[in-house]
Amino acid sequence: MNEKIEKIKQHAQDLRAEIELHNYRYYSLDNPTIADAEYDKRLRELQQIEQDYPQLITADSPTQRVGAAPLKAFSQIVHRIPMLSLSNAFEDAEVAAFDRRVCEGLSVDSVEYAVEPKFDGLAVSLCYEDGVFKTGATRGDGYTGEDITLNLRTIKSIPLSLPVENPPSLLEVRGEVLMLKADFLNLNQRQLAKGEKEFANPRNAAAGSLRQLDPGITATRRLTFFAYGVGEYQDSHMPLDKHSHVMAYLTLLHFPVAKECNVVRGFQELLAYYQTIEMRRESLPYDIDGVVYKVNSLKQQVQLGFVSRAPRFALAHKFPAQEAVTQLLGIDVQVGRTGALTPVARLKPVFVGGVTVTNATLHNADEIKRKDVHIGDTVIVRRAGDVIPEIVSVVLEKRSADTQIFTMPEHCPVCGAKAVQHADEAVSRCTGGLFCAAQRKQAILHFASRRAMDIEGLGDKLVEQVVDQAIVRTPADLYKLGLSALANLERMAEKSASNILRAIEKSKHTTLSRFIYALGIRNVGEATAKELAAHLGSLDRLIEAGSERLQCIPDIGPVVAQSIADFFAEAHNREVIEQLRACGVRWDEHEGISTLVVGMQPLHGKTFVLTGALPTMSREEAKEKIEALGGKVSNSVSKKTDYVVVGTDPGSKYDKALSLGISVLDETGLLELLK
Ligand SMILES: NC(=O)c1ccc[n+]([C@@H]2O[C@H](COP(=O)([O-])OP(=O)(O)OC[C@H]3O[C@@H](n4cnc5c(N)ncnc54)[C@H](O)[C@@H]3O)[C@@H](O)[C@H]2O)c1
Ligand SMILES: [Zn+2]
Repeated sequence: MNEKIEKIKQHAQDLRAEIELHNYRYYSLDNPTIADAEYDKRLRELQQIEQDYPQLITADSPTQRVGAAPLKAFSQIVHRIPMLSLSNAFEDAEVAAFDRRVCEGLSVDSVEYAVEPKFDGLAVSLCYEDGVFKTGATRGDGYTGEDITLNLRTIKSIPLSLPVENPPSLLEVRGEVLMLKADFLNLNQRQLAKGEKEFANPRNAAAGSLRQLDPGITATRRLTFFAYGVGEYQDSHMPLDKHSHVMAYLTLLHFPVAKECNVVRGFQELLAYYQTIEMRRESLPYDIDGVVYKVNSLKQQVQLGFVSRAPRFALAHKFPAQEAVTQLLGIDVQVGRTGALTPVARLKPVFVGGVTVTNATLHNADEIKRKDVHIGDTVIVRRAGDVIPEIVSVVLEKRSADTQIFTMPEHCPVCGAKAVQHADEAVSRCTGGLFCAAQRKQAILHFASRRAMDIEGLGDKLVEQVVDQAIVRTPADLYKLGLSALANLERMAEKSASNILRAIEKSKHTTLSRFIYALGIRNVGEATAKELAAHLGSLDRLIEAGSERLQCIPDIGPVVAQSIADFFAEAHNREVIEQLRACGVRWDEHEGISTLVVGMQPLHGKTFVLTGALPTMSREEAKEKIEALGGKVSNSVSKKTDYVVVGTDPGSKYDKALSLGISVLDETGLLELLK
């Protein structure tokens, strides 16, 4: 043998050893350490070598058998008809070649196929004797499986007896045990709550739950079964012509069969089925990793027979791999519209799920810690459907000594403001809300919104344009806008531009609480802004207050107090506020209410109802004034109402007030009370 063959032989041996190790981890331990696609690549490489050099095939090669030997801990069950694997294809051309081989093998022009989803669970065999479920087993190495009868009995969708009068004397049903996506999410939530290990995917969860020595544990996990074929049988009712008829018969016996099963003819229809299922993949309640094509005629199946580890009459057409292994080159930090800092993995480009992936989300610092991700690590990347790719796990065995631990930056990478992580969330946030470029659009939209500065006409599209063209960088720039700059924008006529300028001008006169709310401080909503305005009375007192003083105000807890303090600690935020004041934004300030005398607020505990139009004040203004002094404004009159304020054209509330004998005020009376 020449040197080259020697080398190839050695390589094949190495591949075999590696594949066997992964088989053991995957099938016996339910704990794979490489992505399926990586595994498939190695197996295919070995198959290619053995095809090119048949003299190198060994009897014990993983290409010659399926799965892994059953675990000794279980009793064993011998499959009288072996449970084989399926040949697989990824490319359309491979499917065409399969169809061609089948037609040639049968000497026909076209073939009818039964087509089915390929469940991503684990294969089991269920034996019924005289209609009663007797034994159930895993596939094992295809010849001998593990006896998991008691575990299978806990699965509700597996009939324990067959619902027919003359049950077959022997029937071996084959199918897949899996965990529905929803049940998988539930299980992982429970595992997390108990502080136990989460499962990587529904397949691992199903395998780990089913192959338990204690069936009591299996019973607590929700598993589901789908039938896809029959092994041994002695049964006069069994249809003997087509696979699709066998499936219909199994449905009659109350075995779950996938609704997506169908019958098609020829190569083109196989591809069409593949595409339909691929499109519906995300919305199916269970995970699948492809579709299976089976020659429908049972007679033709027998004619075609088997190769070493798979039938010639069937093919698994797999979806592009959703997981791949690559290297984590670095971690960048991106800032979202709301200031959230998100670590993003920069990856060595890798082909996964049908596209080349170069980035994956890492969510937040806790997640990085939990997954123990270091920069430089070899990682498994997953991309399912249209979801953002994510890092599933680290291949720890491949970690080299020079990997680096990542730490979240203390400053926003976009604007340099301090980044803080509050106790109530996992993410860090930039505190430069008013000037951070990443948050500009969001900040300006919020500033202009109805309950904030109420600038009519300044919507999404417009903000998008003025920010993208750098006409507006901070809310203060809104007040510097000129007619020509606005009128030059897309879809903007001179008339609407001047309307907007008028709305901007009008917004200058506002209230303190609206202005505080408009700043977009994290955790400061409308109610909190009112509270702050009422108690502090001036913006400068708010800026200087500090976290401790703020916490003396009712309803202001440590988290809110801290985000307010963080916001004003940022000099750039204060600068923008100064510019706003310089542009003429103003409000009435007052002495505020000393928090120590809250109980002595003049209107504390008093409830008001407003009805009819007041001569000089809007209802909103009246409400703000009453609330500023500790009063409450309610919508309906009851015995608990203290005052009903009546304007012109009052409604039924006025009558009700009279009938309940509640004090009635007009605007002058109210102003008197507010003095
Ligand atoms: N990551 C790892 O370390 C590792 C190790 C071993 C195997 N694997 C993965 O396991 C798979 C290979 O396993 P395999 O040999 O069981 O082949 P397979 O899963 O590709 O195909 C055969 C199996 O398909 C299942 N199946 C689902 N729907 C079916 C249907 N409608 N009709 C018939 N069968 C259906 C059956 O359980 C059957 O045993 C590959 O995806 C491989 O990547 C991964
Ligand atoms: Zn920032």
